[in-house]
Amino acid sequence: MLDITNVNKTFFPGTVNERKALRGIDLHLAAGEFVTVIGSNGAGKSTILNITSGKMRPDTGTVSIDGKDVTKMPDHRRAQFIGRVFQDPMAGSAPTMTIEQNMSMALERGQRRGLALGVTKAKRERFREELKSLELGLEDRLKAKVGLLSGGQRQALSLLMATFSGPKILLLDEHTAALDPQRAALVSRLTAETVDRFRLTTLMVTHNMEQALRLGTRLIMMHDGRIILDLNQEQKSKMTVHGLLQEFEKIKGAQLDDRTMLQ
Ligand SMILES: Nc1ncnc2c1ncn2[C@@H]1O[C@H](COP(=O)(O)OP(=O)(O)OP(=O)(O)O)[C@@H](O)[C@H]1O
Repeated sequence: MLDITNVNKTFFPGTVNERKALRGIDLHLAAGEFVTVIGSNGAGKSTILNITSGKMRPDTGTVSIDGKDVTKMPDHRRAQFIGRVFQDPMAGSAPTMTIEQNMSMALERGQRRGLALGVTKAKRERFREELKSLELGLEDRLKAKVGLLSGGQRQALSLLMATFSGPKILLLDEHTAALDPQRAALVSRLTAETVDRFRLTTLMVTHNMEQALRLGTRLIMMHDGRIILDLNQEQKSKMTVHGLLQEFEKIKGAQLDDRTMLQ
């Protein structure tokens, strides 16, 4: 369903600042697969999401969605198949606009018909129903400015709005990291429900290993631009946080040994 094939990405090539962000990444997700992505800082996790969404182009390799090569398709056109939620609760919604205006805009996303701020009665009913599923009481606050909501409420709203264009793929970039534990748990629960409800093929980056083990159907670990561990559902269900740390040390250690041998 989502096929990332032999993708390489280097920033500032040939300069002292050269950074190899992705090194020959092959990642294939079946429809409905929910992959959690963990790894060290600078491992390339966000770059994979950026290349999938079309925000960045790979230097080599391809991205295909449902068998269609989208490598050169710009992000605004890919937005019709891809929903994305960022770490910053402020990033996914416009604070000075109301909840219903934000939702209306999200509904038009990917359709290139310009901003549609007009909210019809039918739309408002739909928004109310959708908001009820969040169980945050937002269905009674359609005309409240989004800037007045808490971070958790905004992330829940962003998650809901990310599904409005009927995407096939959901990209989550540490979307619970800026929330307190209680709100992070709420948004985690809503994430699992949303992925199930819309059968979304999902990539979720997180620094929380416990969350990465609990959510999703598969787990990948990245380091230095490579996927160094890929666990299926069964392997993931038997894995622990301690086990993940041990795997990381083992693989990292092996890489360092390789390098030592080359010197
Ligand atoms: N737009 C950019 N310009 C230059 N370098 C970049 C850019 N985006 C990422 N990089 C570099 O590419 C490498 C991978 O970055 P990326 O953000 O994908 O890592 P990450 O695994 O998401 O890290 P973190 O967990 O710290 O967010 C890093 O060395 C980073 O500095």
